[in-house]
Amino acid sequence: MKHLIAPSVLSADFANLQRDIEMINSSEADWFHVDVMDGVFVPNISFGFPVMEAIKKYAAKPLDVHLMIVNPDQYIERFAAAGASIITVHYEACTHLHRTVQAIHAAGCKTGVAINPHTPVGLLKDILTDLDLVLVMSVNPGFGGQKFIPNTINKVKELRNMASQINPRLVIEVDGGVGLHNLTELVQAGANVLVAGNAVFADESPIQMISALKELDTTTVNL
Ligand SMILES: O=C(CO)[C@H](O)[C@H](O)COP(=O)(O)O
Repeated sequence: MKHLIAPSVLSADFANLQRDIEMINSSEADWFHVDVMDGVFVPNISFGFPVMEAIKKYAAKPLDVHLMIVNPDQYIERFAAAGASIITVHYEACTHLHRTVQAIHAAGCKTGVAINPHTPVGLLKDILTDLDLVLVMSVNPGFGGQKFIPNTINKVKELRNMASQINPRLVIEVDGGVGLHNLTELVQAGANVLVAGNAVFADESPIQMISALKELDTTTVNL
């Protein structure tokens, strides 16, 4: 499977949100990555339902919703109704993760679990068959434009290995500090979806940057 690119709306120009959404619609990007932050689970507040509904109104591609919030169970049905295709909750924010994942599934969305940089991949072993996607955070969640944590590569390899035994169709997404400099290594390690915020929106030509990220040759050459 060719890797997918999910530009992070967090880095868009909120005063020109419709323009930026239409830019992504017209690009080679695959999904919209929608970061919801509550100021409790992470030290930042992004946006909630009204903005999410506004994104949905113009977005012509799936909404990949990343909930960086405590008590996500309370809001799953509302995020599904607001147009989420994929709902990802944090391992660290869920006391009864299996129940939360079942609720996402029951709401008609693909199920995702995110792990922070300090959380070992092995903790997901017993939930892996219930998941469509694991999001490996490659920065500490809360802000765009941070530096990629290199140990993420080892975590993606370990997760891909574990998934090959338990859930070979698992989608692995990497989020934080992703760009042209590390995308190939991440895909070769086993990642399928790459979130890119700053790399896309801080570029002078976001559409061309998305094409460049999409078209990178990630095949391994065996000499
Ligand atoms: O989840 C996030 C922050 O918590 C963002 O999606 C992530 O940081 C992407 O932004 P960038 O590519 O600029 O690092």
